[in-house]
Amino acid sequence: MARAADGSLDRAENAKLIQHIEQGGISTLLYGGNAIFYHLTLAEYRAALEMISELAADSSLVIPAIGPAYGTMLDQAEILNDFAFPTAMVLPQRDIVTSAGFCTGVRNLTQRLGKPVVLYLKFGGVVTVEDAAALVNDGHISAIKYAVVREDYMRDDYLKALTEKIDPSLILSGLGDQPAITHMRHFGLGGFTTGCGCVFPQLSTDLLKAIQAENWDEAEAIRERFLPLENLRDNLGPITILHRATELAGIAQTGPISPLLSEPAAAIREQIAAALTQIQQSV
Ligand SMILES: N[C@@H](CC=O)C(=O)O
Repeated sequence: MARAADGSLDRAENAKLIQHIEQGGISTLLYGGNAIFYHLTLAEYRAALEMISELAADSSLVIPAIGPAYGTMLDQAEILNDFAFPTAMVLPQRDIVTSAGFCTGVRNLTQRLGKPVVLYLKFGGVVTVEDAAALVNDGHISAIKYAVVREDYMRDDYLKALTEKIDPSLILSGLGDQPAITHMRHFGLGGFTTGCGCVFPQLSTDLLKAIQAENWDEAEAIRERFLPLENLRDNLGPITILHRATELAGIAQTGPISPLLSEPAAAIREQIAAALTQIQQSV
């Protein structure tokens, strides 16, 4: 999400970013970690919801995040209820939660919202398979964003167990373009979310189409094109590198990065620019 030099949300620059993503064929806009929703004040939360609901195309599905702290969730739920978003995504938290307690929180939240939420599973086992399945079966979950990092995405017992208890089409690969092929091809997941799609939306759309058409060689070739930027994000911080890459690609002035994150050094910005050039030349 773009901010002006004074740190305020920048409507004009966010409009550019949204239009760029939508013109690349992406019709679901998820405002979570990459948008740095974690660190919004309550006043900013309302302003951000107003802004994204007004700027997104009518045909786009916009999903704002909520949380991760329970108190924050409840305060934000009151604001969210003034808007017509069909769902919200519960941001992940690994510490200070138990599986059963987290599920109680989700149940309380969906009761207040009167709608199901997207469950963002980022850490293996924090929510047990049984608890996740119970939330789904009881109608609290609209989708699951599955984003547990693995050395080898083919070997994932937690995901396998989830897909045995929950319709896999309800689960989306939530780690960008890299594990999307494996998650969709071998675990039957229903789609994928992408950070790099903010910069190269057409490439992500092409990847989704190639996977859906089972054109595996083409999908693999597209996945590899993302690597220069994804490798930087993996090594140096996915959110901050993406925030600056979006600006360096000329899409929108994304502005200062929110504390508690920080600006990549000048030498890193040069690497980001080089990665963008490499991807642009490969397309
Ligand atoms: N975390 C992933 C997917 C985002 O939705 C990424 O940043 O690519």
